Amino acid sequence: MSRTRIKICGITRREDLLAAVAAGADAFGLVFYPPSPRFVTLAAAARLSREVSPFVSCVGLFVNADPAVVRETLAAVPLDLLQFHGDEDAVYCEQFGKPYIKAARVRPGLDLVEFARAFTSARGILLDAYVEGYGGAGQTFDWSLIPRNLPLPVVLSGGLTPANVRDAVTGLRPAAVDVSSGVEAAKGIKDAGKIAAFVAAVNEADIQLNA
Ligand SMILES: O=C(O)c1ccccc1N[C@@H]1O[C@H](COP(=O)(O)O)[C@@H](O)[C@H]1O
Repeated sequence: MSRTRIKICGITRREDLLAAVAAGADAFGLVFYPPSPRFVTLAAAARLSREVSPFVSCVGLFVNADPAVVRETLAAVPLDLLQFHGDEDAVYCEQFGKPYIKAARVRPGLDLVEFARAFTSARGILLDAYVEGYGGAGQTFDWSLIPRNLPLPVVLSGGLTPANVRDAVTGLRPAAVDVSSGVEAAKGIKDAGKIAAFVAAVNEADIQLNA
């Protein structure tokens, strides 16, 4: 049975991390983008990263960060995967020698196949809505803009919620889904019930796809 992987992004509190892991999330995201309401300090991130079992991935999210900042973060926090959510190019993304995913901010006119071909070294292409502030806005985009022939595994994000993720998974069959706003009580504060409902909806979609 194939399974859609689940990342809960923008974790700032221990209890939210534990709720995500208890619900069955595969990964959690720490935001190292200072303007974000979900920004975490290195000390907080290091503390959170020590809370989880070895088979839950810790993802570090950066937006156009100075490479020195990414290196400093890697030295302090055991990140399994880097998520570049700004205007970084492949040379930038590859310099850290770590697995990474690259976000594309989807809007009409963006050639996603060409975009993905520029990041062949990435583990996947993360598709998010084009919004001011780069992401985490809880905004969906027109899923019909996603070509079927993308050369990289797709991580679907942007405005996913417990209510729409089942249709997203059954309709688009992404390798993974990533959510922040849709499982929050307030910005940076997760809701354990919404996390559980989100994970359950993805699992139901997987059961439907594998039936
Ligand atoms: O979470 C943030 O604050 C954030 C800031 C800057 C860039 C990306 C950010 N989060 C990512 O945005 C997408 C969509 O999130 P949402 O579910 O629509 O709120 C997701 O990949 C987050 O990892």
